This record gives sequence, C-alpha cells and structure tokens, in this order.
Amino acid sequence: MDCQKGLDGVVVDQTKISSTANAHLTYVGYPIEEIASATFEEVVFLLWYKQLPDQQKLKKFRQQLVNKMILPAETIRLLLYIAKEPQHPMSILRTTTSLLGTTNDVEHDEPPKILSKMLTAIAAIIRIRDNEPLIDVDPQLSVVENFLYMITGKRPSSELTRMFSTVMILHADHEFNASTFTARVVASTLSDYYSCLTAAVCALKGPLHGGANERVFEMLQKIKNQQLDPVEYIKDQLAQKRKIMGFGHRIYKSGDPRAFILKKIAQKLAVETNNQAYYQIQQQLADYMLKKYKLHPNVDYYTALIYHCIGLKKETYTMIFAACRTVGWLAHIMEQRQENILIRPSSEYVGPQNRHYKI
Ligand SMILES: CC(=O)SCCNC(=O)CCNC(=O)[C@H](O)C(C)(C)COP(=O)(O)OP(=O)(O)OC[C@H]1O[C@@H](n2cnc3c(N)ncnc32)[C@H](O)[C@@H]1OP(=O)(O)O
Ligand SMILES: O=C([O-])CC(=O)C(=O)O
Repeated sequence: MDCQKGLDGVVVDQTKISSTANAHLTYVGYPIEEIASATFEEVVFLLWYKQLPDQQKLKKFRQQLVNKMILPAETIRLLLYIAKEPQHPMSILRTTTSLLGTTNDVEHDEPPKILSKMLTAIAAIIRIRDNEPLIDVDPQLSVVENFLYMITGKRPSSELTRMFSTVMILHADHEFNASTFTARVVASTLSDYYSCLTAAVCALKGPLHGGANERVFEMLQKIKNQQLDPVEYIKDQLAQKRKIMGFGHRIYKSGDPRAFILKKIAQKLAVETNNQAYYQIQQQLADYMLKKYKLHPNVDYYTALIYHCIGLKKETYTMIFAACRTVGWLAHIMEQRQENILIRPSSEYVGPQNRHYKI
C-alpha cells in the first residue's frame, strides 16, 4: 500500500455522527444550515443518540446536563491553584481535563456529566484568571445560557444566547478532524473518557487546528493597531512562507459551510459592538486570499471576531472551541467503543538498513 502523508483522503473508519461528503456538512443526516437553528441540547442529543428528542426528553436532558454542571469541591480547590499559572489557557485546560479524571469517577462517569463538567471548568478557568469570583449554575437557565453566565457573570440576552448556540452547534462535530481522530485513537486502546478528552485537547491546541482562532485575532489586532495595509501584511507573511491563519481546509476547497453562517454573526456583532474596523480588515483579507490563492476562510476565521465582540480575551478562544467540540469528541469516543478495533496503522520504513553494532 502507498504511504499517504497526513492520511490525506484516507477513509479510516465509518461513522454515523457527521459527514462532510461533497463539502456539505451534516449532523446525523441534518444539513448544518438547518440544524444550526436548533437548541444546543437538541444537537448534543442528536449527535450522541442519533435522533432528535421530543419535548419531554429534551426537557429532561437539559435538566440533566444543567444539574451536572456543578463541579466537585475538590476540583474547584485544585483549579483555583492551577488556573492561575502563567501558562497558556489551553495548557491549563489540558491539565484541567486530566484533573477532572482524578477528582471525578473515572470508571463510571458518562458523557452528560463529563460534558457539563468540561463547560463549567472552562468557564471557571476564565473567571479565575480574570480574578473574578466563580458563578454558581442557575438551574433555570439552559446549558448555553449557563455557560455564558458562568463566563461573563451576566445572564445573557435571548439574542446573544441564540447566536452563541449557533456558534456552539457549528463547532460541535466535524467527523475525523485531528482532535477527534486523536480521541478515537486513545478510545481504541479502551482507555477512559477523560484520557481520550485530554489527548483531544492537546491536538486541538495546535495552530493548524483549533489554535488558529486566537492567531486570527492576533493578526487582525496587529493590522488594526499598527495601521497596516491588510493586503501588504498578507504578502509579507506569505513571502516569509507563513500560513495565513483562518484560511484553507483539508476538506473544503470551495469554502467552509460553517464560515458562511459565522460571517453573518460576526458582521452583526461587529456593528452592534462598534468593531466594524475588524470586520472590514477581515473582508479585505478574505477577498485577497480568494482572488490570489483561491483560499477561503475556515471555521476559525470569523469566530475570532465573534469572541472578541462578546468580550472574550483572545487566549481563551481555543478553550471555547474545546467546550463546543467536547460534544463531538464524546460522540466519537462512544462510537469507537461500540465497534472497537485498535487503531494501529502501518508505516513505511525509509531509514538505514543492514547496520551492525560491534562490541
Ligand atoms: C478547525 C480547524 O482545524 S480549521 C483549520 C484551522 N487552521 C488554520 O487556519 C491554519 C492555516 N491553514 C492551514 O495551515 C491549512 O490550510 C490546513 C492545515 C488547515 C489544511 O492543510 P492541508 O490540507 O494539509 O493543505 P495544505 O497545507 O497542503 O494546503 C494546500 C496548499 O494551499 C496552501 N495553503 C493552505 N492554507 C494556507 C494558508 N492558510 N495560508 C497560506 N497558504 C495556505 C499551502 O501552502 C499549499 O500550497 P502548495 O500546494 O503550494 O504547497
Ligand atoms: O476537519 C478539520 O480538519 C478541521 C475542522 O474544520 C474542525 O475540526 O472543525
């Protein structure tokens, strides 16, 4: 068999969770353009149990998730210590995900509890690093409302909740992306959920994957603050053989369907929060990248501006991605466990041969 670098185009397994076939993203058969308007809890239910819940099941599921958002006292005690460390928040999240696996029941915990704890832990990391008091879960609020409330300390408006639900849904799953595949590799050894998630967080952290959103905002800030010409900035970066963050995709060569939806949200929020300057820079960059290199924005491009508009610091952007993608990671770990086979590909040896060690 030929060696395929980066597993590009290699189909390594089947999945019933999501598909990017023909560059159309679907969740269990539902087009992303439609399912993006559902509630977050509905989509979690769909991705995990492969059907939409009826109203009764949805209510029960939402309450189950919200009730489990409370962290054990021991987790909070350790988190207060760890989250203050000067490392990047994604490094803190890596340790925190592992920590959740020691302060909770690693053998028996199930996805609803694990997702809820991850969301609260991420909100707590943000609050602790900002020297803000932790916010208690409000059982009257939905999962997304609670997540925003625990991050900002303010109960979000229904409009913000709707927009942020869409953002969370769009990030929830994306078939065999690098972090999900990582989670599946670890799951295939029959390791526990927390170990799979810790590995997935590590894979998401990198700038070629989830770490791109933070770099996108860094770029926008640099262009705006130093009053640079966006096109000249890009030309200079490409001349230095640097990738432009937030552009290009392994699967989508004619545009990421999520970016089309996110672009509208970014534009709306930019107007509402007086951040049009950033949006205009984004437009100039996107026009040039398309015209000159046929490269389109990916999911990380517009979320950078969305997160800025809702007041998040850029270092936290990839953690927000992780919060949303925990849904998909858990779905894939469950699927891997259901029909498990150890993931162990082969390599082609190209090093020196026939050497001998003489004593
Ligand atoms: C949630 C997500 O993970 S979405 C992706 C987030 N990552 C980024 O935004 C980082 C920037 N983008 C990239 O690095 C890439 O587009 C990736 C990693 C996303 C996809 O990589 P691959 O599928 O391996 O495509 P590859 O990197 O080979 O790109 C094909 C060609 O387009 C170029 N290209 C692709 N993306 C970019 C980019 N962002 N900036 C400049 N050139 C690019 C490559 O240099 C390559 O050119 P070549 O054929 O002349 O060598
Ligand atoms: O699928 C990929 O390679 C990356 C991506 O867009 C995602 O994880 O959402």
